[in-house]
Amino acid sequence: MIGSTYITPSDPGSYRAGFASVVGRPNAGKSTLVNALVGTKVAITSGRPQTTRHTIRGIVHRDDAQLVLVDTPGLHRPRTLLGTRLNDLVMGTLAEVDVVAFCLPSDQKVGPGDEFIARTLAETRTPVVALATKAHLVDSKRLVEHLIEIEQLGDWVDIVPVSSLEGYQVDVVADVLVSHLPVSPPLYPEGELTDEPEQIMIAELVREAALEGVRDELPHSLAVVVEEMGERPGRSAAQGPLLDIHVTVFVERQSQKAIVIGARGSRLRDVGTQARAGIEALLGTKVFLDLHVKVAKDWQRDPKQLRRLGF
Ligand SMILES: Nc1nc2c(ncn2[C@@H]2O[C@H](COP(=O)(O)OP(=O)(O)OP(=O)(O)O)[C@@H](O)[C@H]2O)c(=O)[nH]1
Repeated sequence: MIGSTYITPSDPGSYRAGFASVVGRPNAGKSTLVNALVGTKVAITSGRPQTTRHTIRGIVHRDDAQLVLVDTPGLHRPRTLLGTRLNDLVMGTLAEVDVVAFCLPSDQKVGPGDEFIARTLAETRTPVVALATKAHLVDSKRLVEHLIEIEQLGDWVDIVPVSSLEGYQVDVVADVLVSHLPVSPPLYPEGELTDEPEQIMIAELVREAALEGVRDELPHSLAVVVEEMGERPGRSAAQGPLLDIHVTVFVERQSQKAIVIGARGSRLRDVGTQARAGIEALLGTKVFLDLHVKVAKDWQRDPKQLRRLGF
């Protein structure tokens, strides 16, 4: 965990703390928003749908509030078994949070996917703030149209246009979300960015590196498991500690294994180098990363494999 000091609220009577869940169809800009709010990279983002498979929390620390963000996988109509599990995860999350942020990308018309989510949200009592995300990608005429479409889609406590990448109105989104949190002392120590187990963060870093440049070939069929992790014994003080991490990258087909490994292992080496740099930055220690690629046929449809992969 990063940091360990609880802040003393300047005015304990008005300090707010609680949970917000970020939902929206795949590619709606959820992870990018979470990263912008937290100010550091905690969830993986990509131009391909459904890369966020785990519920990742980022924590926004302010003088007057603490906002714990739950980044959810793309909520969508279940197609595979994995989809069903993801939707259960989303519904469980929605019932537990204080406020929901519903992302609707401005560069796309409100469609059946958004309507499906809006119907789901209507079943919860949790207040929902609708966000017109990626506002900078469209002109003001289209943005107004989009805001009207959003207004007509459901019953929102607020509607806010935002551009997470361009830094437009990110603070307004934080203010609005905080206004729906209960008065409460801080829930987490200051400086703690995420309460995800380190292993999940490590798996995400490897997954992100493995997808780099080949997302089109491997959009959905990659899962990463940290098999074992431990400090290497017998290191001298001058050498400093070294963390051994053994990771398996699961793909669905032999052809995908070849893509991940590359010619004579060249791609896998690059994946290892990139992921290791991220992990060392995350943990602040030297890392030896041992990567293996295995084929787990059709893991997305197999309940036993899904459990093993942590779903
Ligand atoms: N220009 C611009 N692009 C954005 C903005 N927000 C998101 N994007 C881009 O939109 C794409 C999808 O964003 P993500 O944050 O990965 O979307 P997501 O909703 O988390 O996607 P899933 O994990 O697939 O559900 C990425 O290529 C982002 O860079 C924004 O505010 N401005």
